[in-house]
Amino acid sequence: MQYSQDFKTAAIALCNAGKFIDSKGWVPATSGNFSARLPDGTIAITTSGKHKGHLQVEDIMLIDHDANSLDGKKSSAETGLHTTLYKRYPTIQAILHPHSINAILVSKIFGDVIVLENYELLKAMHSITTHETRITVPIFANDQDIPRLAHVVDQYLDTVNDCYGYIIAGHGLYTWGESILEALRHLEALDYLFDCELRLHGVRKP
Ligand SMILES: CSCCC(=O)C(=O)COP(=O)(O)O
Ligand SMILES: [Zn+2]
Repeated sequence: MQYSQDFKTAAIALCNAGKFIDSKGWVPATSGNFSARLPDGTIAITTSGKHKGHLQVEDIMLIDHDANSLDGKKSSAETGLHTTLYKRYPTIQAILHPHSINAILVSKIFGDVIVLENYELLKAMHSITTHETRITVPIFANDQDIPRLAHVVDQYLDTVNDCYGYIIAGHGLYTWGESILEALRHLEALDYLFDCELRLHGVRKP
């Protein structure tokens, strides 16, 4: 398979994102998956079962927008969650899925959503310009049936305007952005804000 320069650039950026995310402890064992949409609409995505902190360019593969492998490699078990988001949001170019402890804890103590409001760091989210903002991060039940889970997420997203990420209960966070860097910014900000809420609710020492 002859990969394009766009693919190679995205693959290196995803490997570097993995190193950073792993340095935060957000992708233990072989958890998590990452992707980036290329200018031609194909998607660079992590192959299944690799440690996402130790990714090599060979661990990134190419799929089409319907999740078909274009290079014979086996994509993430959760590829359908990525392709569903790319179809919904034409402007997003990257999706990150870590298994961060704070996302897991949030799903254990909050109900169907966690609401984040009046935090300066909300301005790290795309197009938010003031702390006087309220964002809702939905929490979905985990499901081993990824097409069914993707459908549940998609139905929810039909009902809201702005969404920056969602939590799968006991599993992890999905967040996205208009670039890998923006998705990383969203991930770091959401994790920080989850941490604030967990401390407020006595889960962590302030
Ligand atoms: C060992 S974690 C279980 C699978 C998972 O939730 C995940 O994020 C990693 O799966 P992948 O197929 O993308 O490696
Ligand atoms: Zn996962």
